[in-house]
Amino acid sequence: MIYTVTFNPALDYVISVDHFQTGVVNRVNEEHIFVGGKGINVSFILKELGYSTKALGFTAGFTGEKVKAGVKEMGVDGDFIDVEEGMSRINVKLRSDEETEINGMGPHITEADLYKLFAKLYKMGKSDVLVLSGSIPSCVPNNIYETILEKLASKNIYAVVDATGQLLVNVLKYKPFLIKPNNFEIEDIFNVKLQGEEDIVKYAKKLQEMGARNVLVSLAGDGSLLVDENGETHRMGVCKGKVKNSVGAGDSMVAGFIAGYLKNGDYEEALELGTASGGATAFSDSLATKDFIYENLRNLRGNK
Ligand SMILES: Nc1ncnc2c1ncn2[C@@H]1O[C@H](COP(=O)(O)OP(=O)(O)O)[C@@H](O)[C@H]1O
Ligand SMILES: O=P(O)(O)OC[C@H]1O[C@](O)(COP(=O)(O)O)[C@@H](O)[C@@H]1O
Repeated sequence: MIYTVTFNPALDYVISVDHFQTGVVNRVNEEHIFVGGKGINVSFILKELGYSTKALGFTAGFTGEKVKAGVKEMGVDGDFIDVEEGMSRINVKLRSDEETEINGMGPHITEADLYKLFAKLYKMGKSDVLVLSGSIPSCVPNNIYETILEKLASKNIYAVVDATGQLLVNVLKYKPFLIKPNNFEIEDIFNVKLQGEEDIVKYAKKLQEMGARNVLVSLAGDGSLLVDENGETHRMGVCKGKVKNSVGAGDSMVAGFIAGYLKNGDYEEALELGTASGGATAFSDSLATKDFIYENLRNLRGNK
């Protein structure tokens, strides 16, 4: 079974404004609301690729009700813990001359709420996949992903972690199967400015030395780079297409990578399906559909 955990689900309010300016009234010319949050996005793409998942996490307030209803509509099996204080986030994704994101805070999660999550995770067994994805509300200790992996250490699961800063660094000692930082997140962790591909490989290998089995570095429109657990480096370009909305491209890449790997354990295949899934989402108004992912996969292979 594949479990995804989204500590802080969101309604993504994606708006377009011509030449956005601060300090004045701006009018929106296109708007959409999507149910989001990294783990939920991963669950949706895995479902499109034929893998059922359980989407765990925390919800609160009227936005939380909308998140749960939306997850159901997406055809994803959600099992969210309702918390009492606060509300699930609304994340604003502003499309204009530049892309700007304002991600909300999220509800107050208590220790008792966390124990409800642990109880669900204890059901995991050997070779199950656990995806810990996204930020956590500020009230949750930033070693929470580490705590979860520590509790599950004896279970021999595949852990996938897509998080930033200390939340990510803290889990490395539990040897997660996969981490997917982007180039900016690596710069942030090591407090460096990456100067090209050699540098990306260097810091991906450092993350491996710190414990990660496979390090997938996503580079948005420049593709991605994987340093796998066998010591091989794979460089992948991108699918060709017109970008519509890149929100969720990273989550789609994580999901595609997992699905590709689960097929027969081949890292090149995993990276191809990850790339096709990330690209297909970037070229869609919302998360990609199965048919479009496979169309992008065929094009990617055809262009090699
Ligand atoms: N503009 C784009 N054109 C084609 N593919 C893209 C584009 N943006 C993202 N992707 C695909 O999605 C993957 C993940 O995107 P990225 O933006 O790096 O993730 P994140 O949102 O996690 O930073 C990229 O490695 C690439 O394969
Ligand atoms: O949990 P975080 O890091 O605040 O990110 C949440 C946001 O990330 C997303 O999951 C999109 O992530 P990516 O663009 O990195 O794939 C949005 O749906 C959501 O608003």
